[in-house]
Amino acid sequence: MIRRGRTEGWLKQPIDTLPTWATFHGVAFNGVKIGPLPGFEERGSTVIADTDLEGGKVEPLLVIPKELIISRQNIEMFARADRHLREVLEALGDFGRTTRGTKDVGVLNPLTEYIKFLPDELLPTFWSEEEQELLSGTTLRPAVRAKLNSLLREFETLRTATESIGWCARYWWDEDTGMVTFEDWMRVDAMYRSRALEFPGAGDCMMPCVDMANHASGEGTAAIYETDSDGNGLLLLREGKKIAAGGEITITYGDEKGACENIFSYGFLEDAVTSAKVMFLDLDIPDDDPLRPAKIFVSTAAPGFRIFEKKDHIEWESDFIWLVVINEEDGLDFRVRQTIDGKREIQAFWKEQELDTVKLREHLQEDQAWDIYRLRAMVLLQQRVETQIETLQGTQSELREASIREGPWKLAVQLRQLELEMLEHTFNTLERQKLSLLESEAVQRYLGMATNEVDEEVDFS
Ligand SMILES: C[S@@+](CC[C@H](N)C(=O)[O-])C[C@H]1O[C@@H](n2cnc3c(N)ncnc32)[C@H](O)[C@@H]1O
Repeated sequence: MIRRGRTEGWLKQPIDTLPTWATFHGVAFNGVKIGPLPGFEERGSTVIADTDLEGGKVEPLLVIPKELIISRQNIEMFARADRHLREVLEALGDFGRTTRGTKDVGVLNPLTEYIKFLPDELLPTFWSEEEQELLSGTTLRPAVRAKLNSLLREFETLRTATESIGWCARYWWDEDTGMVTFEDWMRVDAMYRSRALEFPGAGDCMMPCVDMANHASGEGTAAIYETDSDGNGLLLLREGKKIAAGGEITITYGDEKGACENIFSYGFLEDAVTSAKVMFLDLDIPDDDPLRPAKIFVSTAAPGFRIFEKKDHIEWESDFIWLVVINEEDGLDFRVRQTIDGKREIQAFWKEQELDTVKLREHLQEDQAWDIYRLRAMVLLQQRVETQIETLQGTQSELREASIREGPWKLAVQLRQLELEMLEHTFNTLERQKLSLLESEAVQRYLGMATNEVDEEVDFS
């Protein structure tokens, strides 16, 4: 439907007509305009200073009436006056009670007009199979796959929940008269993902006009966004920040976000980016671990680990890995028990005490073998990092095929390089930490005991 609307023109408006929409709906512009920045047109529209501005000496640059903000609260309010929206929300149950779940429900209000100004972002969910292949070995590849799967599931939820509502069946799902397709769901997801901002007190929101601001990190960020005491949205120039007429008013989409997340959610990397910053790598429990099925059953943590930069060094964190590195000899046990309603459940025990796996790290930290568990974790992480390096190196394409667009190609090349550098850095960091742990008394004692008893090299994995 969206593609058709764009092609036929009924779901498209040129950005230079945005001021008319904005004035009509009470948006205040103070010293700024919206449009493409000369020389940077490929970044779409942005907020531009119309006159010389200095933070602290100017009014809020944009004031957005609270009724125009797409927040969970406002959607519930719209639904009170809109039977169709209410029917859909009720049919969707919990899913309809999120900002995300209700974003594409069409009701005639100012926002159905605003959507016409939004560009179609080339996020990786829209890259071709061949373009997505370029991401092999990067952390973005599984993220995009998982996203496409969850979008499919969401779309099915939306369809099954609403196909018995007469007007939905007719206008959305009917083979002849229905217009909604999975591609539409992908497109609204991309709009939401690339434009939603988190507002203190209001949660994730889409805020018309403020969402036209492009991103710049660090000192480059020109403005901040917030809500006033009445709930209206504000774009404010940072205190002391000077922007000359014609200059860009940027905000930050989150300086802490890594390269993978930036491409995933916004489809670009800042020119000055020099590091992948944050990476999440999956981790499996080895097949030869006899407790593997029980561990998978009880674990509530994401199966992997995060590596991230902190100042000039690399750190890692994982709630999952601790369950992977301990076994029965250490004191881990599982028992099956029956619940009140007759169901069977597996309960984990650590040294005879019931174990809440979320707290496992705390228990291990108090254990005299803590250094040994840490060493095992590091060995495992290092192996996983090494495999990732090999996959990245083994899947590098040298030449851009004609069918691959320049944007995805450039981003994939950049991401591969940044992630490779970060992985190599991580590998070396883990090597140093491993060597220093080997010196620890607990490890020395364990190694001594192990070599005496079994007279063979200890396998920490
Ligand atoms: C919240 S929207 C900003 C407004 C958008 N440019 C438009 O035309 O509607 C976010 C999108 O703007 C673009 N963008 C924002 N900051 C950028 C930057 N520093 N470099 C390149 N593209 C940027 C990306 O396409 C991103 O997905």
